Amino acid sequence: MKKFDVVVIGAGPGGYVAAIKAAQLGLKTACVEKYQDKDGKTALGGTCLNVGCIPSKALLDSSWKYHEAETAFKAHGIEAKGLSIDVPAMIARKAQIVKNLTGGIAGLFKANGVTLVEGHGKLLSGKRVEVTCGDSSQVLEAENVIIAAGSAPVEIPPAPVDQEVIVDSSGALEFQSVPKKLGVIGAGVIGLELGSVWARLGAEVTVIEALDKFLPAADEAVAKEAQKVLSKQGLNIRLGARVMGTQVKKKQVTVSFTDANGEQSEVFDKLIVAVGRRPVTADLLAADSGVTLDERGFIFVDDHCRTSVPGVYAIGDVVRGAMLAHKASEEGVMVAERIAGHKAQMNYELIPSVIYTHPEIAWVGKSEQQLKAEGVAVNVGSFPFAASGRAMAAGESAGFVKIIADAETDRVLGVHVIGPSAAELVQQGAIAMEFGSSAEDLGLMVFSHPTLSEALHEAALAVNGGAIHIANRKKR
Ligand SMILES: NC(=O)c1ccc[n+]([C@@H]2O[C@H](COP(=O)([O-])OP(=O)(O)OC[C@H]3O[C@@H](n4cnc5c(N)ncnc54)[C@H](O)[C@@H]3O)[C@@H](O)[C@H]2O)c1
Repeated sequence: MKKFDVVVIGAGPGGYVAAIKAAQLGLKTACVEKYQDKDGKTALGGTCLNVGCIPSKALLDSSWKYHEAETAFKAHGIEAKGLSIDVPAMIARKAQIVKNLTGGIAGLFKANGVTLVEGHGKLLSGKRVEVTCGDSSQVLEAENVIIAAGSAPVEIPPAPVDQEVIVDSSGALEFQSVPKKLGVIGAGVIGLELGSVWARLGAEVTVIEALDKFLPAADEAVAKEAQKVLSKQGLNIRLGARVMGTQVKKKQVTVSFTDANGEQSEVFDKLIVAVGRRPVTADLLAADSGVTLDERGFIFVDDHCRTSVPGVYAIGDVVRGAMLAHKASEEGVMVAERIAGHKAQMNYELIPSVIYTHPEIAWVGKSEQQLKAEGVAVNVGSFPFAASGRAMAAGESAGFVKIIADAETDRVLGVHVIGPSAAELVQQGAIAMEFGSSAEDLGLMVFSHPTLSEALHEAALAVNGGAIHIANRKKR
């Protein structure tokens, strides 16, 4: 039996990062992965690299370039005649990026001395991991096991995925032509990102969302602006809509749903089901493994990602918390460090959220509504990109930066951005918050001119009524 200090199950952004970190800390480490690409080769990187974050961003960027050429170049005095879209070329470019990155992880494993074990990993009792690959199987013995098995799309009975007409998030990255009419079930992160890709390429997109409220996790001001901007871009967002059933006929699908207007039905060429993800725990834990699940089917862990079995940890989408690659990676680092005897911790309060629509939507910390509900008195400063010279020059003046600070201490409690490069701007807020910055601290810093970041500076100044380039609502 092969023996390791650490065996990681899963090579997604949680697992591969944990494995690399553990190896760097001098631990003899193996990482088990079963995912195979279309050529039948083991591909590392999990959902994020193969069918999630990276391929979707490749298509978001390609579709944005087309959209800009079609709609925005003219304003810059550039004429683009005879524009056309080659969807298979876009998809092939995306596939190449995925291949480069997944291959890159295999290289990092080699460089760091991580042993890759190909096959399906299952936790047995006594910190042993059974790995099955085709007809053969072997058992690895480990001092520590890190489970990073990830998540899979939730399926709903009224819309069974066939990956032809009704697809999940993976299938939606493989269309070979632009659907004329595209339906999306779920106005969450995936629904909005993938809906945006195909809308920009010319699809007529309808998003069917069960909740009455748009983006309930976002700050209300941001959600309101997002709904306005995305609707203006052509996304037909139907809130409070319940999907009753679907019927596939001749490569089209009729979706019946009920909303405030009663029963409705619409015909689409493709339908994306994006109603959330669930932890992957099937055939992962032997009956006597000792690891328990919580009431929602996630592996039960504490704040240090320890399961109910000493020496067995679980991280990422398979445990509680946001299903985000960066959360999984940081949990992986924390666990590897704790195994190596360090006192690592993770700050779950400061995990940034990003939705890669255009404009991007991003936030870190709490929303104004959350803070109000908690009874925290706050001061709020906002700065619109319409007043930013750099945003105007780029033709990207939709949206704003909103900073929320504790009214008593001035400490920054939330940074919310909808606008150009929101994901990057929010990271500045996250850094400030991690260091316990006040709005005044941010206001005292020198920001380069002209940059989009100045909007963050001005929003921080606005918290205490000191913005320069907009009229301040409050007196000092
Ligand atoms: N940019 C990113 O960080 C990113 C990108 C993609 C996915 N993800 C993560 O992946 C996970 C899955 O994403 P997602 O968009 O599928 O989930 P989500 O939870 O973000 O959104 C799902 C939406 O579907 C709605 N819904 C559920 N059942 C429905 C039904 N029967 N009919 C109509 N609407 C219904 C929900 O109310 C919700 O608004 C999320 O946790 C997300 O954070 C993150």
